[in-house]
Amino acid sequence: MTKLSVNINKIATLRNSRGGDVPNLLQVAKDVQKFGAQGVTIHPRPDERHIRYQDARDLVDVVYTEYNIEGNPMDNFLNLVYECAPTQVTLVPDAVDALTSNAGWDTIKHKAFLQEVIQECKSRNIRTSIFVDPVLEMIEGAKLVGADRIELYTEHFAAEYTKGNEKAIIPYTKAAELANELGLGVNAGHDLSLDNIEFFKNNIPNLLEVSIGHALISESLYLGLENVVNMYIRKLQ
Ligand SMILES: CC(=O)[C@@H](O)[C@H](O)COP(=O)(O)O
Ligand SMILES: NCC(=O)COP(=O)(O)O
Repeated sequence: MTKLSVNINKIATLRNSRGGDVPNLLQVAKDVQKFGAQGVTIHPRPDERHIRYQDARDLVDVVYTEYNIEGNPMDNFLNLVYECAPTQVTLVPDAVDALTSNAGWDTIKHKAFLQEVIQECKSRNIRTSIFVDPVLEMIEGAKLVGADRIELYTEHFAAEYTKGNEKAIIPYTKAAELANELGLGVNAGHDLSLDNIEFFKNNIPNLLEVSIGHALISESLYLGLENVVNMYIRKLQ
């Protein structure tokens, strides 16, 4: 079984568009877990355009499944992670002004930095995952820096699958096989959807967790949040 972690960034985007508290982020976090999601993911960005740092703190008492905080390990972000002590931190190398995450780590170039951050997170019992493209050298690098898991950056797969190119899965399968051999857990995320999730899951050995936000919230506009969470869970069995 692969765990579904619902990324609630888009709920915060909607809330912030009117400056009030509708929809209520904490209520949505409670509800997705009640509907069956096995985790909640947030990705606070430096400009707090969706998730605010205070949201991350408020969620600590609300998330009773796996709490996953994603972001670029700059000082402010790391201090927030240490304060919240989530189940997992996913390190993502996105630029301050990035529209969304757009690349995985170069785990070789940033080896020393990643090693230091991961060691500190581990000493606080926070599981570490590194966002990577499906490139074998980067997976080996993730092992060398001491990460517990990798998160495969799935945007390219999703875009190609939409065009009918099923072969785009091959590097992801190979990356997951190598991660399994090295003893690294495998997560995945970015642009996963009801259309592509089953094919992705079926081709990735030992896929432990997917974090899904943009498509899941969009699909919920038509199908309802409870229904959509359950549709994903069925496809991830
Ligand atoms: C790390 C990742 O894959 C991203 O999908 C991210 O968590 C989404 O962030 P935004 O909601 O800011 O696009
Ligand atoms: N780590 C990926 C994530 O949390 C959600 O990405 P997306 O589904 O919003 O593209």
